Amino acid sequence: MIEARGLTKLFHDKKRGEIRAADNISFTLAPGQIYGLLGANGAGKTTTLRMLATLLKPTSGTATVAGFDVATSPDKVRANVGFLAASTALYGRLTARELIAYFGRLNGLSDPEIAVRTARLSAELDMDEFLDRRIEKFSTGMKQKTSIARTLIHDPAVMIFDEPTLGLDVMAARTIVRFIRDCRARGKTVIYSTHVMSEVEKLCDTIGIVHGGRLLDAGTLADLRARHGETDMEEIFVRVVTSVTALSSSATPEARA
Ligand SMILES: Nc1ncnc2c1ncn2[C@@H]1O[C@H](COP(=O)(O)OP(=O)(O)OP(=O)(O)O)[C@@H](O)[C@H]1O
Repeated sequence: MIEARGLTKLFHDKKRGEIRAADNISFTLAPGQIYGLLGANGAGKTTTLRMLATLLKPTSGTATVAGFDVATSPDKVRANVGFLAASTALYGRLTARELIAYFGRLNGLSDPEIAVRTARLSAELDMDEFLDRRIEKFSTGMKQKTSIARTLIHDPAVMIFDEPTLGLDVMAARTIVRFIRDCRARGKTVIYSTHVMSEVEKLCDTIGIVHGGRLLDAGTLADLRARHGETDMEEIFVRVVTSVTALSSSATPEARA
């Protein structure tokens, strides 16, 4: 359902020079599975997700999402994907229901379809209480739920979420985690980024540890625990990341070049 092969993205920055934001990322994700990209700030998570969602063109490498190539069939990919960006602008003057309906129409849904889907998403995301209120007065959690609902109004097979619980309180984060779990139960393919260790432990079928644009290690929680002889995800993460950092800083300049 998602297959990434050698996905690479280089940026050219005046001050920093060439930046390898994503470096040869490969993985396969089946339907009904949740993949968590775990990484610190600047690790390359957003860049990878944006390439999968067709918002960025890979410098090299390929990916297919829902059976379509991101480079040659971006429209088909977009029709089958819901992408939740880390910060989504919402129109404050609309109510949540109006905003969701607006995106439903953009996706070619009829008004009855929009009504059915909105009712379902609202129930699943605990939005009933504020569905008909204006977004401008919403809390961060209410805004995030609205963003998720508008992202998924067309019921896509693949969901790509960039830090969906960032900045949310425990209750709102729990609702979203439960929602993502329900999506998996309905056979959706979910890939999402986070730096919250406990969340990947609870939620993900596969965890990918990203650092410096590279996918350093990936596997089930059980795989990672066995491989690193450690049960705590935070410890595993730190070990994986520091072993690479130590390697690169101990290498001679020639070896690094
Ligand atoms: N448009 C761009 N131009 C130049 N550099 C960029 C651009 N977008 C991202 N980068 C750089 O690429 C690297 C990876 O960034 P990315 O946003 O993918 O990381 P991230 O893991 O999502 O981090 P965060 O958790 O902070 O969102 C960083 O060094 C970032 O500064």
